[in-house]
Amino acid sequence: MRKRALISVSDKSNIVEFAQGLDKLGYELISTGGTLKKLQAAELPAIPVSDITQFEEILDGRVKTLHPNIHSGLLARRDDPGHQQQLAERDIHPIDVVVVNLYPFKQTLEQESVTQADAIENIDIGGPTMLRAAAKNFRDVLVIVDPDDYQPVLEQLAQDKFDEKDRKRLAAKVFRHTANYDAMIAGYFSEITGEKNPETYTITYEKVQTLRYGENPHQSAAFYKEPLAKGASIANAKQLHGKELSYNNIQDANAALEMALEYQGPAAVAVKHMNPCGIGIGDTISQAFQKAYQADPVSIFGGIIALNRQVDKDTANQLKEIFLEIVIAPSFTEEALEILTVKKNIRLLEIPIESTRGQRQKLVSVAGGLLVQDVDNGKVNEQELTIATNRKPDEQEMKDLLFSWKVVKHVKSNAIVIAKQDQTLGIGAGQMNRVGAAKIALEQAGDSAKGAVMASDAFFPMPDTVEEAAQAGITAIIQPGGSKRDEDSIKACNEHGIAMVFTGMRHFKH
Ligand SMILES: NC(=O)c1ncn([C@@H]2O[C@H](COP(=O)(O)O)[C@@H](O)[C@H]2O)c1NC=O
Repeated sequence: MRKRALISVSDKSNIVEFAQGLDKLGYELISTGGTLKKLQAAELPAIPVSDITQFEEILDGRVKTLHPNIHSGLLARRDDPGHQQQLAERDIHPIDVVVVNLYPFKQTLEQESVTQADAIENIDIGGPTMLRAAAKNFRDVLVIVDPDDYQPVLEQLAQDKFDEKDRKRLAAKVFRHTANYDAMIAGYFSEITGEKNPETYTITYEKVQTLRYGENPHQSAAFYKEPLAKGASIANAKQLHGKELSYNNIQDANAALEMALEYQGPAAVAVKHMNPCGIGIGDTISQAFQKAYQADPVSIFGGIIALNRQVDKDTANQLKEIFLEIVIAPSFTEEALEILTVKKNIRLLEIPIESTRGQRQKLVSVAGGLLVQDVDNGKVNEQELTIATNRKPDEQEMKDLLFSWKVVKHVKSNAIVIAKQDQTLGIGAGQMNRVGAAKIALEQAGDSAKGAVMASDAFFPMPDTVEEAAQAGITAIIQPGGSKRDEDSIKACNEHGIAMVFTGMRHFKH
């Protein structure tokens, strides 16, 4: 009996060459509508699937290969006499090779004005059914879903070199492929129905690159992206210059990007180890960067910079003076690129920072599990603040308080930020007690803490932080409020003439 190959592909690139190879190796070719036409046009002796099913394609292609004559040929075990006898009784031939790729569901969703009808019509049913059947029966059926495998598969077939491991590898690829396909469909439907935190969390990611290593050189790592990632996202970055991003670069760049997305006016963010080390806002991007730099000229060394405006010549000239790992911006002028690309090691990333953030949920893995939460999109405006003290913040203090609140949201808890006139002066990050974070931030700010404001990501459990702030000359504080002992902190502020406002919203970042 001649060996059979069933070919049914949506992406028809290189299929003729592959089919020619199979034909040369003696396979009988069976195919569906469009694929058949393409093979026959190349004068290949392919036969329609309907010759096997004795049933023509119906329902606009919704039913073509969904037939027992196909699926028995795919699922029958060659080493099972019962299976073989049942095939023989029904004159069904086994199928040895299956080449299928699926309707372009993802590409359909990527289209600007996709309708629901279009999306649904692009859910492939017959293709995954064949792929799964063939992959289940991998010992007897070779299954190919990726056009990149055509050439190597032909070479191996020609040399008769397929062992069980190779067959399993192709089957594993198929199950990953159909799982990825179904996860995208599940995501689409969950979005339509607006269901949150469903009973199973079926997500899928596609590889961007294998990374040289993870957080440390002995850890292997890779970067994956959401198949439909849109908007401001490190996964959508266009790298204009510099060597490949590392694992830590990607984490830091993501943190810097998230911070830069907070500001409407020109803003510059400098990040080290996922915490901001300096943030500045100004009338121009060059002025904003100057402030971010001056905020902490030591820590910025080797840092990641995110700018929410085009990098111009002035800013590029400042950037080039320091050793930086990455500069992220929505765009770079030609002059800026000329200045910065002289530096071999700097990585320049173009990301549409002016668009909306490319993430709605944050996922964190724990051993044996996954935590899922909404991204912290919490914002407060002046009207939503409660003034807790006798003294109200004046106009400049209020501006500084709102600025520092946007910063502290992105600092690892326990977090304290000291700021004045559109610039951070001291940042205390990731401390095990709040007053410790305050001491670090105030020490960094030094004398410039006089007349500055303080932001705290969570409430003060006791008045010790207020006492530290008062000693350093802080004149206004922003914090969520809500502690049982708020009164103690309010009293301390009143004694020192500090204005304190409550946001009613906490910004823990663990
Ligand atoms: N319904 C079926 O029986 C069926 N069988 C195969 N397909 C798909 O039809 C496509 C190929 O169609 P054509 O050869 O007509 O261009 C492939 O993507 C294949 O996965 C089907 N279509 C969708 O479900």
